[in-house]
Amino acid sequence: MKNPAPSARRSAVHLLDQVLGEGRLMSDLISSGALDRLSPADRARAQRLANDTLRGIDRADRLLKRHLRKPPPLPVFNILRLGTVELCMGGDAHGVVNDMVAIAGSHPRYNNLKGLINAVLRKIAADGVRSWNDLRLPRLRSWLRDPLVQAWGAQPMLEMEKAHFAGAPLDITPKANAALWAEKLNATLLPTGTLRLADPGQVSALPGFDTGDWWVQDAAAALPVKVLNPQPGEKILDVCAAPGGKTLQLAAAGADVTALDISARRMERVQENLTRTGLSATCLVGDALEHSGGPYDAILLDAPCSATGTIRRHPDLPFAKDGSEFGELIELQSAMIDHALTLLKPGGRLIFCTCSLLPDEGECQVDEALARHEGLIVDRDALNLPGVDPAWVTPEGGLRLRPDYWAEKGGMDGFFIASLRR
Ligand SMILES: C[S@@+](CC[C@H](N)C(=O)[O-])C[C@H]1O[C@@H](n2cnc3c(N)ncnc32)[C@H](O)[C@@H]1O
Repeated sequence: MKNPAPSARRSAVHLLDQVLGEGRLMSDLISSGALDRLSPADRARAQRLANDTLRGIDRADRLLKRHLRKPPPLPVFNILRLGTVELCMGGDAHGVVNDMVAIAGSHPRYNNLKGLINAVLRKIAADGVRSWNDLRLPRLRSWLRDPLVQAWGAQPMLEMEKAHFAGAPLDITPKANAALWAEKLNATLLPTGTLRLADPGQVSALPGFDTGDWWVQDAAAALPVKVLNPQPGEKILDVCAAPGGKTLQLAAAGADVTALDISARRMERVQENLTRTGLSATCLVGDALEHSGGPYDAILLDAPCSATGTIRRHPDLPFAKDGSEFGELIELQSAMIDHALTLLKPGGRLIFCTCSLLPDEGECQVDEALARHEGLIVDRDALNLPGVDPAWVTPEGGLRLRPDYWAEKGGMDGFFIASLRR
């Protein structure tokens, strides 16, 4: 059979099949070309549909259960889930149901289930939509929820789940002139200097993208470089640099930046971003544990981690992962801290950060590094920044950020940041 033409909905279902069926991460699927046959606008729509479905899957499954005697095969279930979420978020019933039936109809193994899809989605359109908002707030899977409840408590967990379900606005770091770009983009200027757009549309079509006047970066992700406080001419190593949001901040401050990452493919993204923004850094591909350059005035270690702080933006993560690789990541983070400390000038500063909600990848790493390295200190003053709430500073002297912080402003990614000096 000839392959059916790609569409945003069809591609979104295909993304769901691979995330939920094969444990693939959406970012990996997209960077290996999953949406390349779509126009930029459809690419953005497919991604949005898949993300909305993953955020609402808990509710969709509860609604669908009322109309299904047993769970259908995964590709059919995903068609129903996407259709349900679209209907319940205000999608046009006629268009959604017809498209979902057509997607099943072109599936070689499941085209005999077109009637089921038609009947179930019509019932959802008729009476499911009203109950959507009364359904329980979607919860994280227990492999991740349990340790987070243990770390932060049951009520904060619910607040974080509320933030995950709400998704994330578009945050932008301007190269300079934040107030001017806030006006041009009709954005809110957040207290920490990030610009926030609630409903941006296609990012590459916004003013200032082509001219490289700003880059996309969550408000929390912009803080590690502010904590580092780069000075013009300082020799700074950005040790896990790709895709480069923090490299751009360091370079924009006039520092002499070396950006290093183990992935050649991801390092290409750093180079592309530098070119687009007209900034410069020395780009190296290599293992952070083997780097022997320096000594450096400062090092930014944005270590590989569970990325559990980014679930607002990446709702696929709890479905694609199961936590089994976290132990290895935690060991790698400690080894990276130890090696980075050998590359610093005396009195130099090491900013350790992870986009994780797990204390093992944040607070505990700092405690353990202090125990391993005599003379190492935590610089609390570095956290004294505009817009940073002193209540976010931890007993260890790090900065703990969570998705439920700034809830009224649209939240922020989960992060842990600490400034270490020796
Ligand atoms: C959290 S991401 C960095 C995000 C980046 N700092 C930014 O702001 O755009 C972690 C990065 O660490 C890189 N990485 C993983 N293991 C590494 C290693 N042993 N040496 C250097 N980089 C590594 C990954 O390729 C990934 O790009």
